[in-house]
Amino acid sequence: MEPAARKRPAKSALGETPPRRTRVDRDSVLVALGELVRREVDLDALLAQVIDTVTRAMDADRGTFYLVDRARGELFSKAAHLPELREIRLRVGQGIAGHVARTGEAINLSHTEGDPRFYGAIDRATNYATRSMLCVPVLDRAGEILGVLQLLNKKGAAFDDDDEALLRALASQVAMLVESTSLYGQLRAPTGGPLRYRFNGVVGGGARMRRVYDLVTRAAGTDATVLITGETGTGKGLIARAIHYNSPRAGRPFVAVDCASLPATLIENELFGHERGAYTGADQRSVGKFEAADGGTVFLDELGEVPLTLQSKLLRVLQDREFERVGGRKTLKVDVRILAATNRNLEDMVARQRFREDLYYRLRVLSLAMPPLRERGPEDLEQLAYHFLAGFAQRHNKPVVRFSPAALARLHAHSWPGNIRELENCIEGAVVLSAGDAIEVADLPLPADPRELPAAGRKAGRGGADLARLSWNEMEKLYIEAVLAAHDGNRSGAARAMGIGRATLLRKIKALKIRA
Ligand SMILES: Nc1ncnc2c1ncn2[C@@H]1O[C@H](COP(=O)(O)OP(=O)(O)OP(=O)(O)O)[C@@H](O)[C@H]1O
Repeated sequence: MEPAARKRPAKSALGETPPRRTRVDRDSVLVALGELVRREVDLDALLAQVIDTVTRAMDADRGTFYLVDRARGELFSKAAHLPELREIRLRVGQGIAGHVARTGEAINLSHTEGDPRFYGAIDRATNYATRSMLCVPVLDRAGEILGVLQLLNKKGAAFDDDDEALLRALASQVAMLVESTSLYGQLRAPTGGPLRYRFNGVVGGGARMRRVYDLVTRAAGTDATVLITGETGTGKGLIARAIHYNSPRAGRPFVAVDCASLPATLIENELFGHERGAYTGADQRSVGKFEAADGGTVFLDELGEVPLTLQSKLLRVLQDREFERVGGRKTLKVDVRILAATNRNLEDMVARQRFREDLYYRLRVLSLAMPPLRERGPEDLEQLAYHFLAGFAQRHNKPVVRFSPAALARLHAHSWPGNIRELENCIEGAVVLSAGDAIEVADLPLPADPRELPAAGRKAGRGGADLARLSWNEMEKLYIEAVLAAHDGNRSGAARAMGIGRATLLRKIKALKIRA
């Protein structure tokens, strides 16, 4: 059954076993998935990419991810590589995938022909010939069957044990992905309900962010222009994508234009396109972003940077969805939704006549203010820090899984002027430097700021690494002071964040003579 070519590689002349192909694939596929999860905010798009990556990496011809809909006792295809049917539905127990969904056991068939569990109707409906099949369950943390990953027709051979092990590893990645989204809750809800992703990829459940999610949900249902404000790195771009992917335009393009990165003339070109011969060197007609986004959403990032001359043209697009290409006479009309973001105070710019008042009012039909990281509370900070830690540890292949208490305290004490982007970069730097399973203070590439850790500033001089010169008691005192400060002096909250009881914290406060 197994062709000779699929035998394990022989030992090399040096007596070492050369690395097996699947081992290499396995790591690279896992890393690729980690990357995707970090980038994508739309669960459907993400799952489609994941299935594509997995199917190709495993040399299969087709791949499908089924979810189990408990309320109905059915499986339905959620994402597929080269799908022939928009959706496949099976009863739990029906066909190989249905069987896996019922038993939770993987099935690897070199020939589906003649297997009584095989359900031929789908092949007949799609005019496809399934030969080999590998099907593994996707289990959640509690060990419940969430779905099934299925690969068909391995190129040139049958699936082997290594393939099965890899697919199982991938299944647990997919499970984590689904579990981190609201889709999971809906799947588990007894009534089923519409399965729609909401805020996948946006981390943080604190009160400030809940208000943002609420606004995003309301904005997504409309075609209204939204102005997203907030300091740099607060997630304005991410939220713009969340609005688009939750809106009826989700299946159409999302086109982002960074107005700060281009000079005025080029932004105009970028947005509206140009006719052939519009200027020297314009030897081809080019289509602008507004045209490219027809039916979808245009996201104007850093809109505060757009010069006044261009602002009047944007106003026209906002009012009438009309414009001309650079060097063109023909008026074009597009159907786009417009989202804009800025870290400038536009009201102030209006007062100083740097920004058109009429454009400002058109833009802020709905406005959404992203909170700075330092105002999002300690839980959000930790959630984000751990989110980035997990992603970067996987990307850089590091065994690091946690922060030392002192490192966590240092994160809490920092004021994060660059917000989430600064945190993301900081954690990546720390992961790269880390040596064991924990990020230490010395790994954190944060500037020493005497105001942030007053005692450390005085005692340890400059740099996190110098903290190593402190005694254990001094270190513990610094840590407790920082966590208390991050919780505005709330002892119960601080104790919870430190993972100790309130009574223990009170005892330490007394023993270490902490002013609290
Ligand atoms: N809530 C969040 N959860 C996870 N990642 C986040 C979150 N918010 C922001 N990020 C990440 O932080 C980085 C900065 O986010 P983004 O680019 O959306 O910020 P921005 O406010 O648009 O920044 P700028 O104003 O500088 O363009 C991105 O890598 C983004 O993925």
